[in-house]
Amino acid sequence: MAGAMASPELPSFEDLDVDNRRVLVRVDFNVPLRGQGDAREVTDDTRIRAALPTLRALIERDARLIVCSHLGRPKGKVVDDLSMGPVAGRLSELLERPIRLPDEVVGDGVTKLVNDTRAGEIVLLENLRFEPGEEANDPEFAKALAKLCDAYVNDAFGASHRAHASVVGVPGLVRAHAPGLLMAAELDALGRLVDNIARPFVAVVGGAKVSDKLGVLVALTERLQADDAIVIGGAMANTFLLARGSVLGGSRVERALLAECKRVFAKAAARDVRVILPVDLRCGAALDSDDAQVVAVADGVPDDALALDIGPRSEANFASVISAGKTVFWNGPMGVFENPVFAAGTMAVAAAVADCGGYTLVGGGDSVAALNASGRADDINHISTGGGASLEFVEGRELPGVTALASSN
Ligand SMILES: Nc1ncnc2c1ncn2[C@@H]1O[C@H](COP(=O)(O)OP(=O)(O)OP(=O)(O)O)[C@@H](O)[C@H]1O
Ligand SMILES: O=C(O)[C@H](O)COP(=O)(O)O
Repeated sequence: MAGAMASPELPSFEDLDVDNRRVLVRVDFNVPLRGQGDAREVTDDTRIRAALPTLRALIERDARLIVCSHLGRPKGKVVDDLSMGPVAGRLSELLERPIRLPDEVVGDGVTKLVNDTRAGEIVLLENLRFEPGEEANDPEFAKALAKLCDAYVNDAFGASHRAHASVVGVPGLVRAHAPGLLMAAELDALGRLVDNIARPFVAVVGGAKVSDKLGVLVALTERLQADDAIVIGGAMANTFLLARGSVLGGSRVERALLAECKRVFAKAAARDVRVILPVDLRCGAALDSDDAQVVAVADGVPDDALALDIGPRSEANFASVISAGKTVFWNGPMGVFENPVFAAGTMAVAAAVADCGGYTLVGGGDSVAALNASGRADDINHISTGGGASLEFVEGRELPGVTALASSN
């Protein structure tokens, strides 16, 4: 896309000296889970599989591996249901090796465990976001992580838009650092898309992280041209519909963002960019409702109901816009697809993206899980492990995690 940032020159993974050294690998294992307590399981392991080439290469090169990731948003506190236990289990199955999981992120026990780790052995740290210093990019927490290693590899493309301690703090402190193979592959694939964009460009956005992604959407709109389109579903659409004066009942909306939604409408109108919103919604009494009622947006959502998916007329409208796209980027499910009653809109969009003849890119933990569930993943040109990260990349923003690898080299 015109004006997009080029990726900076990065050090090489192959040149990094890892032989018998403690290598801290930041990955994005923020994967969808189901169940509670000991019954928790990973429902989509795409992000874990995507990091395997880097981990296997390091094992072959006799590195002593310390793997770390965030999982969900525990906000600096220990939340048992967000422990890395199920992730360690799945990683161990995939690598066919034992994984050691200490019960904390940093501390004396972790230091001892890491120092006792031999070449080819793997420690997975507890959820980085159990520590308040991670999201605050606290220098002391970054130092504690840096002390655990001799070299640092960032393979967490999906978290590279977060200026957090494990993403930007550690590479500033550990001289021997490099992007992992997944990070390099993502930057290459997305860079090529952004440099040679075929139009019309259709951005399909949904999901629940409205406040995170709305600013990016405003900026993205400024880069679009006449006949490009932004298609909006999921909880994201609720706030846009409210900004247009629709009645949303008990649906998830973010009133503080109404002005921002209006900016998207104004910028899009000024550039002849189409903003496509749902015209009908599937509603229920709760996220786990076992039946859905289709409501026309013009009639409004009843007070005791929540919009949990786009409706059938919206599916058809969205599919028709997507099918005309020469480049289609999709991030964020159209509804609460984890409940089969509210999965139809997301599945319809997955099929439309897969069937469109243009270049297709799908990103995001839940979006890729939904795409996998639809059985159409093989029909997509590039599946990115990054949701917010790929959206920011496509919008042309510099990703702090990538800049940190380049500048502190
Ligand atoms: N109408 C809705 N109301 C409530 N939740 C919704 C609605 N539509 C979608 N969701 C929820 O949004 C979540 C996914 O949104 P999210 O923005 O995290 O997407 P993602 O693909 O994982 O991207 P990222 O990788 O950036 O997190 C799903 O858990 C889904 O249930
Ligand atoms: O799922 C994602 O997009 C990444 O893991 C980042 O997660 P976050 O939005 O909670 O920072």
